Amino acid sequence: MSDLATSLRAGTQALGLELTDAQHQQLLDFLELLRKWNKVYNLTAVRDPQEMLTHHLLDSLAAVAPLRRHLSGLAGQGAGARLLDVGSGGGLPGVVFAICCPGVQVHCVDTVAKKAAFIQQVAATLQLPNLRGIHARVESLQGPYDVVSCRAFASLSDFIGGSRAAIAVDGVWLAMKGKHPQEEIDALPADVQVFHVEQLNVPGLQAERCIVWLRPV
Ligand SMILES: C[S@@+](CC[C@H](N)C(=O)[O-])C[C@H]1O[C@@H](n2cnc3c(N)ncnc32)[C@H](O)[C@@H]1O
Repeated sequence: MSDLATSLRAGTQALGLELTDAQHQQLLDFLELLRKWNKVYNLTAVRDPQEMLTHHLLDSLAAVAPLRRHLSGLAGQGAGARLLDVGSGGGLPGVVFAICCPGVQVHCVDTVAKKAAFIQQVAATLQLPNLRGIHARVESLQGPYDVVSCRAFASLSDFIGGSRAAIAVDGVWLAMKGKHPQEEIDALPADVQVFHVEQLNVPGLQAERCIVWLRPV
């Protein structure tokens, strides 16, 4: 097993994530595509594969168990649920969600055409029928999406404001953040409720991470 494969296995085990061998392989293949196409598509400033594994893959994988828990509370265990990943860039966390939650339809939206094209290429190469790249501004999307996620996108207010029209009435926002963003939470409009701020531990990353869960009210 390669060093990357070993590190990935150790990471998913530390996160307590149940993933098949095929899903582990898809995650490694995604990492390889990110590395290979990074120069062409300008997808991430992180270049070293081990660093990509920790900072991007494991960081995104840390949100999978919380997402699965949320989906399990939906009708039909969330089968057929629709998720929009806003400002997905190279597919983080959208591609990781599509690999780990094959029953969920994942749309990754980005304003940069080549980034959306990269997601389409990942969907074809990794044979992920539940993954789609959309070239658009999030503000132009209608939805309805059951979950709207983002990572390293914008302030909570801008994220919520931009994706308002896309979220289902009973949908939730899943915002991946670093430190508990109290100032951003304080700046939110009254028609949004933060119902949980969930701390995350990313294996191999000594940094604060959390998910801010929100819903329209
Ligand atoms: C800092 S990158 C984050 C990429 C990825 N989520 C990650 O964690 O690596 C932010 C992305 O948001 C995209 N973006 C900015 N404004 C947007 C908008 N209004 N609608 C959709 N995408 C947008 C940018 O093109 C960029 O790819």
